[in-house]
Amino acid sequence: MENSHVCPKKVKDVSLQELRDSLQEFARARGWEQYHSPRNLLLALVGEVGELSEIFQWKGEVAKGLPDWTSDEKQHVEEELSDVFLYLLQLADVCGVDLGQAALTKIIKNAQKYPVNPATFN
Ligand SMILES: Nc1ccn([C@H]2C[C@H](O)[C@@H](COP(=O)(O)OP(=O)(O)OP(=O)(O)O)O2)c(=O)n1
Repeated sequence: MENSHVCPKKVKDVSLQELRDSLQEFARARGWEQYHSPRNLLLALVGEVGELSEIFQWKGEVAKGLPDWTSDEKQHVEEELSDVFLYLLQLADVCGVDLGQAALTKIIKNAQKYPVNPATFN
């Protein structure tokens, strides 16, 4: 049975696998798997990136942590970031990519490509 209406306030160490399972159950329960093709999910992802961008649009530079934003604005950011993340996770899934492993591998590759320059901190 689906339990997506249960919204715990704070869950420690949410795993990507848990999120993927919830997303699969969400789509399955609604018969929406047929719509979740790679192309559709990519377009949905880009749409949500646009919605996230709209929140920042015309605000000028914004301080880290968004200290001057209202709680409504912060909640909006939280929701749009989540939409982006959840569509990205689903897109990776239908592309057969394990996003956690792929991201870890990419971080290692990035570190090899951009070695630390000790002089930077002297
Ligand atoms: N076919 C769908 C439709 C929605 N969702 C999920 C993923 C997103 O987390 C969220 C997106 O829902 P909406 O399209 O309603 O977008 P918003 O929540 O941003 O609403 P709005 O565009 O009205 O601000 O729902 C999904 O997985 N598959």
